[in-house]
Amino acid sequence: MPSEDVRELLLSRIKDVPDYPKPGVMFKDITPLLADPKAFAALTDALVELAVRYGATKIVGLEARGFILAAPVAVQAGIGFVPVRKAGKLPGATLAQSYELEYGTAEIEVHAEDLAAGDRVMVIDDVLATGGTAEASLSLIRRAGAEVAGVAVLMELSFLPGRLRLADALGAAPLDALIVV
Ligand SMILES: O=P(O)(O)OC[C@H]1O[C@H](OP(=O)(O)OP(=O)(O)O)[C@H](O)[C@@H]1O
Ligand SMILES: Nc1ncnc2[nH]cnc12
Repeated sequence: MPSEDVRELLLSRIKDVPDYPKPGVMFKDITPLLADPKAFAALTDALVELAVRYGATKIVGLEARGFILAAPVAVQAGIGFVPVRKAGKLPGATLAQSYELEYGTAEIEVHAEDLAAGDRVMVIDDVLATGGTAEASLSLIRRAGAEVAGVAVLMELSFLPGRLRLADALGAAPLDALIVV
């Protein structure tokens, strides 16, 4: 896990935006972190360290902010990147998984041929909130026949039950949050 100094650097580059995208939500804006090359590199290094610890052979990034974080990790770790996209964006044969949001439902997809038995998959996203998106991604990975090596997020919102919601789907796989608020 990153040092206290690195965690403080990362936290200092995440901006709280009240009442976005709707009243009552405190939005965690990571764009200042992405704009700071030292912070972005430190974040990438911390996630690569986890990828090595997990023994990951594939990196899954969750659209859209997860893509930004996951892609440099895949390159630096020297393993493949697989996008999990919101429904309707992938041209090939897909596996789809719908999931509950706070209000209503959503659906994500992965190209079926991108994951297979023998793959150990690390999931990367920026924020773990209710856990719905991450939970659905774990279903896709397992349905593709691959193994979940671990889930890593930049920030876990501990006032929401994401970790609890993910517990069953994780099984023995770890969930690591670089920052918990
Ligand atoms: O734990 P959950 O309640 O599922 O929420 C977390 C998800 O919500 C955000 O994505 P969003 O769907 O807003 O999409 P974006 O990355 O395209 O902005 C965030 O990037 C996570 O993927
Ligand atoms: N509060 C929040 N900030 C940023 N991304 C989120 N995704 C879900 N909840 C979020």
